[in-house]
Amino acid sequence: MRPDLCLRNAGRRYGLRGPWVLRGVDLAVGPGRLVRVEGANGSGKSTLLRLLAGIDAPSEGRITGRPARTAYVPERFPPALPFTAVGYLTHLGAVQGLSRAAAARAAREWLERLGAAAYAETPMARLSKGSSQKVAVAQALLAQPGLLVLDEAWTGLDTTARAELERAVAERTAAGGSVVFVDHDPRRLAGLSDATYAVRDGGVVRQEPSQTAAAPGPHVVVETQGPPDGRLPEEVRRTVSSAEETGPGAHRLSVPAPHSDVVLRALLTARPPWHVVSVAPQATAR
Ligand SMILES: Nc1ncnc2c1ncn2[C@@H]1O[C@H](COP(=O)(O)OP(=O)(O)OP(=O)(O)O)[C@@H](O)[C@H]1O
Repeated sequence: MRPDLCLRNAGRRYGLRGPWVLRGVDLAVGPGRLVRVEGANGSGKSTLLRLLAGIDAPSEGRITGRPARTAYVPERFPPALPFTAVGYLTHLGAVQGLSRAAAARAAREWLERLGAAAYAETPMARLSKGSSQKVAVAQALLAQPGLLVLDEAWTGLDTTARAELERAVAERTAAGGSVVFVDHDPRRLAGLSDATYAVRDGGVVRQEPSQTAAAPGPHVVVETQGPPDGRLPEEVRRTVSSAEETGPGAHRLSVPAPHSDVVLRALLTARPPWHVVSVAPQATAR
């Protein structure tokens, strides 16, 4: 099992005598963890994310345990690059260690998943803001990173791509990757984060879990049957809003709709596999 990603007594200031934006920050993010970062405008959220992603280095302190494959979606993505979308993604996939063929395949797959396949051959400079944001997201997901850092990555995406990115986050954590994100919408991935940290006055403070609010939005109900004394797979327990045991090994799960395929896959690939009895939209409004 890989070690936690750790910031130790880390600080960052811009310029030799600039004010400290962050100082004395200790933070650990374990494998498979989903971490939310919040804070007021200008508090230093992006600075913290850039340190975690390795885009920027701390002015003091240390960072250890960063996975070899780390991906980052910045708040602002440089769109005016001399590549087509698929050419750019293939190039980046190769830089991230994929063979050219695998990179090209992954590039097309992610453009398809995000609803941008029609723009694959469009030069990056001609993409709309929303489409170039999809390319920014795709570049981060190409090589199945062990650490995914998302700075307002949902901004500018359409509904389909937003849901797809939520799904990709759930897939990453289910596969043991760590995800750290900032999003202005408090409902983003609500109920799914393992920890929330607030950036305030140059420090980073862990927030207490707030009233264990269930994730908002549409849910599906999954009836599943496992071995009589079976324990639901870890990814399933982490992802569902609620799980009720309805008989020996039988469970009724309430699952946020964007994460239903992750839950179904986890059930079906568990050893021994769980039987999925039924899947239906949850009737009551949440
Ligand atoms: N490259 C830089 N050079 C100089 N100062 C910077 C740089 N990047 C950030 N800062 C300053 O550091 C402080 C924190 O900025 P940062 O972008 O990390 O905050 P933030 O919480 O992400 O803000 P927002 O919510 O507005 O995106 C701000 O005062 C900002 O002006």
